[in-house]
Order: sequence, then structure tokens, then C-alpha cells
Amino acid sequence: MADIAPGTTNSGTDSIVYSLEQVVHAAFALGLPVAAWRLPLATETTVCITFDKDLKISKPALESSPYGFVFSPFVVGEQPSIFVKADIVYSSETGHIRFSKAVTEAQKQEFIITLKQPQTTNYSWHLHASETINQQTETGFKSAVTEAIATINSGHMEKVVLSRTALKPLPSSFNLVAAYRLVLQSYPGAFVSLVSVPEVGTWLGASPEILVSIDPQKIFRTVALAGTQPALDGEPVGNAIWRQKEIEEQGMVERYILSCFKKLRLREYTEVGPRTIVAGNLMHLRTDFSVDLKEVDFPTLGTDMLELLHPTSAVCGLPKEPALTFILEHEGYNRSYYSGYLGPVNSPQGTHLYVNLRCMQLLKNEAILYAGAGITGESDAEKEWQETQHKMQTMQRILANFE
Ligand SMILES: C=C(O[C@@H]1C=C(C(=O)O)C=C[C@H]1O)C(=O)O
Repeated sequence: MADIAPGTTNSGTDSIVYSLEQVVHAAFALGLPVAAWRLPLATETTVCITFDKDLKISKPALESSPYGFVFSPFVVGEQPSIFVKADIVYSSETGHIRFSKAVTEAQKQEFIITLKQPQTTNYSWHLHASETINQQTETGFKSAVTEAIATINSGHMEKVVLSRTALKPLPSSFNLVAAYRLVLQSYPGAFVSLVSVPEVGTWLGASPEILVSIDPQKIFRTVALAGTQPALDGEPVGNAIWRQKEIEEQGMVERYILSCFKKLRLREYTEVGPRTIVAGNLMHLRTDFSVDLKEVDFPTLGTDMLELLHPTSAVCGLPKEPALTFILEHEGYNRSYYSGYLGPVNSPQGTHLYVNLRCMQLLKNEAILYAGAGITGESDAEKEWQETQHKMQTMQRILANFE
């Protein structure tokens, strides 16, 4: 990302250049909701800040929505779906901020004055309103897995994704924007995001999984991502060997996506894969689906697919309803925004909603790490536990940098 010295002027214009730290800290200081993100393999971080007080939306209508950032939970209703409208937009490439027409002169002035205040390390991100800390223990997780295997073998469902949390103390030198920058550096192929909303909380993550995206060339994309194994240093992905269990697990996600296309009577899609991809310390199997909306007349495909897809069998299970019921009854904690979806809507780069995975929620002095694993009839509770350990490494490595 472009790092231009704060407070300098950008060549060619007389606009002031700000740093990511200045912009994010100004939002915190003014109690404003903020979302920062970087698309996979891109260098630019974009930040959206809103002056809106009511951020709750029922569901995003992707086609008619203004530019903003959506942050939606696993179960809509248990937590609100949030929309951070792009009242203020910052680009790390130019260092400039831009105000939308909805912003009043007084709001602009207040924000600019706050931006120019000297940086202090003594700022705090937005915290979740509730004091209760989500937790799932090793024993709780493993007994839920054992019960899931029995339910699958009795024919009541094919797959269920079970997850758990880990509470880690924040190292005393932890710095949120520095952590975001580390995530950018460490995971160039991930969708990196930092969302901080009053009452809702603060989440940092590096997602490997597109849920729905529509780029400026009007290409709709989604993926079937599943199957996990550690990526070995220096080992080419072409050498990866997958067991029947992972192949079937990923095949279920693929079938689920195809069933969604079928429900919409859409036949003109392209399917590539499954291929092995690397996400941080892990490898997965991924099939890419795309639809060229310039050729297929389906203006609401994004919104319709979002409605049908979420939660996919990559984070919930198959069939969806019994898997979701099993999760709510046996997982033992509230997933909140983990395995929900998030991303920019109608930005100049398009709409890019990702599944909120490989993420952590930041409390005042601790972080909650979240990870899950797909359970099938062939699962083993100990191996699934190990898989969640591996997935948590994505964020654990970031925290370790501050120790
Ligand atoms: C559930 C997670 O990941 C999902 C589950 C996977 C699996 O079961 O193999 C792989 C990738 C993701 O679709 C997670 O990261 O927490």
C-alpha cells in the first residue's frame, strides 16, 4: 500500500494527504462507524466512515444500494445486519479523503479538525455492547462433533460445520491499525478487513472465501471452498493429495451452489475446478463459478444468489435447515458475525462480499478468535479440533507479532 508521509501535499493537487492511522483514529475519536478493506492481490486500502446513526438494514439490495460496506452476522436477527454508508471515503493510494454530498459542512469541519489533531496511542476502538464473552471449549467442541457424526450416520444430514472460539489476551503493545497492516502484508491473497462499529464491536480478518462478487465488468462470481490441510513450506500446490473425505465435502458445497443456480433457472454459468489454493498456512479445494451479466439478462442475480447462498454449506452444512438447527442447538455459543459476510457494495471496484472467516473480534483487553471445520460421516473429533487450531493460526500469528 502507498505510504505517504502524513500532512504532506500530494503532487499535482493541493489536497492534504492523510495516513490510514489518522483516518481510523479520527473515526474512533468521533464515535463513528468505520470499515477498512483491501481486495485480494490489490494494494489499495479503502476506508468508509458514516455519520448515520441507524446502521441496521434488513438485507442488502445489491443493485439499488448506495456505496457502502455491509457487515452481516451468521444468523440475521440474532445480531443486526449493518451498513456503513460511504459518507467519507479514504484511499491509501492517494491518501485523500472524499466527502459524499450527504455530509454537512459542520460534519466535514469536525472531521477535518479531528484528523489534524496530534496522534495519540491512547484511542480505543468500538466495543460490543454486551459483556458476555462467547466461548466454546475443547471438550464442548469435541462432544458436539461426536454427536454430529452420529446424526449424519443416522441419515438426518450429510454435513455440518461446527466451530469454536479461543479467548487470547491482547499483548500490551497491540495496536489495531498496525495489526491491520500486518494482516495486509502476511496474507496478500486474502480479502482483508477491519470493521469497527459502536455497540456492534470490532473485527479484523483475512478471508479466503468470496460469497458474492460483481465486478465493474459485470462478472458475477462465487466459489465452492472446502477441504483443508496444512500448506507445507516450499511444496508446490500441484503435489497436494486430497482424501475422499475432503473431495466429498467440497463436492457438497459445489452441489449446493449449483442447486441455487437451478432454483433461479440460470444455466449460463462457467465452472472451473476444483483446484487447490493456498490461504495463509492452509490449502483448500476451490471451484470458481462465474456469470457474465453483460450476456445473461439477470439484473438481480447478486441479491438473489446472496439470499439463497448464505449460509452456504461451507460454513453451515447440507441440507441447510437441519444443519443450521444442529449448529444452534449444539455449538454452545453465539457465532455473532463469524461466518457471516462482509464487504463493499457498489464501490468503484464493484460489490465484493466475503465470508467472515479467519477473523477475530477485539475486546478491550482480549481477542476472540473463531474457526470451524466441516463434519461429515468420516470425521474424527481430534482431527477436526486440530483443523480449527490451524485455522486460528491466521490471526494468532498476527497477535504473536506484538508479544
Ligand atoms: C469454517 C471455516 O472455513 C470453511 C471450512 C472449510 C473446511 O471445512 O474445510 C474450509 C474453508 C472454509 O469454507 C473457518 O475458517 O472457520
